[in-house]
Amino acid sequence: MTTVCNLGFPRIGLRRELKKAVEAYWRGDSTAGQLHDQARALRLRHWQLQHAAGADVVPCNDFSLYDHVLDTAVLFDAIPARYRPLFDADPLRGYFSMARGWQDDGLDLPALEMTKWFDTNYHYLVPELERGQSFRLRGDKPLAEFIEARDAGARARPVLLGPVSFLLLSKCVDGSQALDLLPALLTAYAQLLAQLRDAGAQWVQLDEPCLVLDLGDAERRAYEEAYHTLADAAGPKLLLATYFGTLEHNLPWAASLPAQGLHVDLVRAPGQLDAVLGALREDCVLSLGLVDGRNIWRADLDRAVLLARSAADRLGKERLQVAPSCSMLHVPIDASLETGLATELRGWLAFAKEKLSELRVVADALNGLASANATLELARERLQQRRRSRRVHRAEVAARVEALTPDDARRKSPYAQRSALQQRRYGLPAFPTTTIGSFPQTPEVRKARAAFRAGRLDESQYVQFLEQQTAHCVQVQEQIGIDVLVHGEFERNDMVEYFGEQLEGFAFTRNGWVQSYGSRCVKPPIIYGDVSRPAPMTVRWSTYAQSLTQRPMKGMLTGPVTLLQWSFVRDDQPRADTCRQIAIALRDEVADLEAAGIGIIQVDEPALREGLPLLRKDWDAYLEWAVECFRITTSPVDDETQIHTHMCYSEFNDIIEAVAAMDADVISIETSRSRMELLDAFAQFRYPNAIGPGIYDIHSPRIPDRDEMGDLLRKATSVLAVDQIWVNPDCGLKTRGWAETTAALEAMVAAAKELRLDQAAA
Ligand SMILES: Nc1nc2c(c(=O)[nH]1)N[C@@H](CNc1ccc(C(=O)N[C@@H](CCC(=O)N[C@@H](CCC(=O)N[C@@H](CCC(=O)O)C(=O)O)C(=O)O)C(=O)O)cc1)CN2
Ligand code: MET
Ligand SMILES: [Zn+2]
Repeated sequence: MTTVCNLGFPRIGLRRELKKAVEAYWRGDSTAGQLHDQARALRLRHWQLQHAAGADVVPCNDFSLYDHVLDTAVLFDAIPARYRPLFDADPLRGYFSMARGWQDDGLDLPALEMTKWFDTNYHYLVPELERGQSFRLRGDKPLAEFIEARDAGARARPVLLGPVSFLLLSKCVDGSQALDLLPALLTAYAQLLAQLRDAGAQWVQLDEPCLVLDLGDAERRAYEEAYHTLADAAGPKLLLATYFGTLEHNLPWAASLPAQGLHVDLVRAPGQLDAVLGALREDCVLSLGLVDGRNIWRADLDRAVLLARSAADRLGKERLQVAPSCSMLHVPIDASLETGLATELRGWLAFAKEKLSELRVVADALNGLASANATLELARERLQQRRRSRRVHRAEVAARVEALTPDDARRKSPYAQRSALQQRRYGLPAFPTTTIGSFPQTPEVRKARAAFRAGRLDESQYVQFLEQQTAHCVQVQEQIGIDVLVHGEFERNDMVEYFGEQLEGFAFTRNGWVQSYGSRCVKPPIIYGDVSRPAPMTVRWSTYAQSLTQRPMKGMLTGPVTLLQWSFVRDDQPRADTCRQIAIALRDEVADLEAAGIGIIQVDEPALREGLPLLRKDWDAYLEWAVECFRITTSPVDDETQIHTHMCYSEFNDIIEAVAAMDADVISIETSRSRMELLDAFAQFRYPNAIGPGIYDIHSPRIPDRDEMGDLLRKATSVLAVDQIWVNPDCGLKTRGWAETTAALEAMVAAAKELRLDQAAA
């Protein structure tokens, strides 16, 4: 019998129950005991839901109060010394302080660095390791959650981040090599596996997504050492889970690692199946990732059954499991509740619950159950309907893409000429200050929007409320003395969803929440068809804000690559084609902003780096169209119009040429948590245009002071030319409160002024 085994379930909850529980605890409105009770209730509900939807085996320990990589670090006691006193006083406080920083009781601890989980919009905390690091088991989270599931009658398989991926995703603060720590770490893993076995776990899923990356000899040796050691540990059977790409380039060795099971992603990389079957160890179980754990479209079930049958022919049904391509952390829970969507469109969607039902059908078909046929037939019809739908294809959009010329992706003059004209127009001081766009999205703002949506506030009341917020924001910025202002983005629920709501070809959901980091969630819009812009989207708010001040008001758009990357994208045409359509829609918006007198326009591309393919050989092709799309959006303007862009969490070293090719007049980047490390790339490459290295970490409630930010700026002057440098936070301020925001921005402006004085004196 082939079984349906899930790899991971969204933990935030259908209505973001976990977010609300965690935030209530942070605010002091609930106790640790209450938080743990709420978390337990959510886990139970999710196990029941998964079994009811058709899963034979459900994952456990896929749950986390903040992040599963942080959980792994804490589990193996990889806790940097600075947090230890907090852990000793209260483990939960210690845990959250690693995630969010801690400022109290005379302590002032920055949080761990946060970065993108592979090419997803999920962020994990980067464990900090050091030479000679010791590991030991701390707490019993995986064991406790397994016992909890077992006692609740769930058939659960514990999930752990595998030891090699854990080390490769960590950073060594002293320049030592993380993989040197493998033997010590394996001892702790082996101990944990023994405990799980004693508790009755038959299988453990070890996630090793790094196995799909370009790997060198050292990594390969680490994998071999790790899995030989763990195989000898006499623990439960090991399912080695790979996902987000193909194993082909790491074959045959990757498929012959001594585990009793291997999971492969056949959505991203269906072509690997033959090679994997050829390299698989005898008796090794194969888990087939057949439905997309990263996107929301119903699967082509005929194709899935065909793939599964071809594997069954070689291995036999007993040696097969069917699964999503990866953990379903990246998709929402229940599409059937999205009654606000057109019925036809809703019929095309599968969220986590529906994906498990799809897998049930595939397994049933494979196991010869006749009942599967009717469901397969229904799936076939829906797919055909989607392929032919008039909702999807629009000739006028295709015609505009066709008509693009190379000139459409080029500014009129080179940067040097433009920047002189822009400087003449605006006369900004050295170290000009600005912010990244959003200001605090307070509960008041969110409540007003919720009231508007529910009809309790009419449009004119809502608009009036937003105008007040915007006016207040402009006034605060003037008082603080910021040079280039923003309107604050109060009208936006999210930088992607807001545009998705206004563009044709996009749909948006009511409860399609996906965890982004910690308690923060997003509702990615769904791009189902050809994209166009029926009307201006931001001009009203930018011109209103500009009318309130003499200082320049920066227009604010989300860029084409980011809209693409942070949406659920249609899977029936290349991503590049969809991206060009979005770029054209935004280009019209840029032209309208300029025509309305907005002379500085920021086009955010925080997701440009994250969209980079995982294998180097695919980078150039991606970067070419991604950069081209940014340029299509930003190139209709005159030389005097200053184009800004913004990126956060990006490793720039390897893509700096592409970043330069975007040719934005000013780029702001996230640098504060990494203490300006990122600037090295810009310095080495002699990046020509202006740069605002973030000097205020906005992901933490901690308030940096003037000297700290001044130091970071001085560090920047040691690698960049003074007239290149802008002064700004790491990212938008939407997650912060007003008090911290004003205090930090005042200190930021003070730091800039101090540097101006230093400069004048030098
Ligand atoms: N799409 C996307 N990806 C991204 C980012 C981003 O900004 N957007 N930034 C980075 C990650 N950073 C992030 C930072 C903040 C949030 C964030 O604050 N998310 C909000 C939701 C934003 C939103 O959609 N808000 C809606 C709904 C707000 C809400 O909760 N409303 C209440 C009602 C109001 C109330 O009573 O408080 C409800 O529905 O229950 C709105 O403002 O309208 C949250 O977790 O809460 C997300 C990601 C990288 N990836
Ligand atoms: C994740 S990048 C955010 C950019 C956006 N303009 C903001 O300030 O929120
Ligand atoms: Zn940002």
